[in-house]
Amino acid sequence: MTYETIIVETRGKVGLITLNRPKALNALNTEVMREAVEAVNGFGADPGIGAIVITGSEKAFAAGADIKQMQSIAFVDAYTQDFFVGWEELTRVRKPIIAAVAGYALGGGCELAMMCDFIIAADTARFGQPEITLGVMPGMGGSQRLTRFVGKSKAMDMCLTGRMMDAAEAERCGLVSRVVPAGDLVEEALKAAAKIAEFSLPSVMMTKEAVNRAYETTLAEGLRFERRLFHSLFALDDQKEGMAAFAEKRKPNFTNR
Ligand SMILES: CC(C)=CC(=O)SCCNC(=O)CCNC(=O)[C@H](O)C(C)(C)COP(=O)(O)OP(=O)(O)OC[C@H]1O[C@@H](n2cnc3c(N)ncnc32)[C@H](O)[C@@H]1OP(=O)(O)O
Repeated sequence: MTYETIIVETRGKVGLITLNRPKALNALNTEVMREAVEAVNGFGADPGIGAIVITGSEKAFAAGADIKQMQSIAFVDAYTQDFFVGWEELTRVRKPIIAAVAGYALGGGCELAMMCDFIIAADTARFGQPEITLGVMPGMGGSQRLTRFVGKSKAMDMCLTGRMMDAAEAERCGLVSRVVPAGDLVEEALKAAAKIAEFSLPSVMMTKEAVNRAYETTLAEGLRFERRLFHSLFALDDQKEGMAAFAEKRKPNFTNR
């Protein structure tokens, strides 16, 4: 498969997608959306892949939705075509996706990173929701996901002032899981993804599903949901193998069954 706006590679059991519109700071146009969704779905369906990393360039993960493409869109088209809805497909992929963010992650770029399961940031990363400066507002999930990540006060601050936060602030407020030196970013993200990909795929997928459920339901329902998934893992060979390997002091050989 050849792509115009992204580079798609595999590294062992990890699928790596690199946004590749350097001249436009990886601005997210409809082509990037179509290709990224196709690539992520491809990795989602590939039994040889256990986790996915999405990254950008040193200067920009993505500087937002493509303003030049968006500027002439009419309300009726935005509304009837449900502009941006296509990105939601990413969140339906059941394997873990890590965003590896260096440089700018603004507007749709920040929102794309937040659609992933967690964010590893370079010390150069800068996050922001500057849509307000363009006379609009977040439209790819920023007002909802950022609020869940960082709480109301900081989300209001970011969305209403359009200011950027650096990597240290993003780590402090829980937007990113860790910050690494810029030169190590992709290797660190690939290492994390490779670790996940070594585990039993069904237990990885159920873990992702359970954590995500915490955002959508009550604590009591979420706890019940977690326990049922946990019980179901005892039906797998991998549970027997994982626990036997611990008792026998050896590495487990998971078969994803
Ligand atoms: C509306 C919704 C729902 C979502 C959105 O995401 S709106 C977009 C939000 N993002 C922004 O507002 C950021 C826009 N970009 C910038 O403010 C700056 O580019 C910067 C601060 C990120 C970097 O500034 P710098 O001076 O280093 O670089 P530029 O010369 O400004 O940019 C280089 C090159 O990239 C083009 N570019 C940058 N961002 C976008 C974008 N979001 N859409 C389209 N094109 C973008 C920029 O125009 C320039 O290209 P040209 O040299 O051809 O003009």
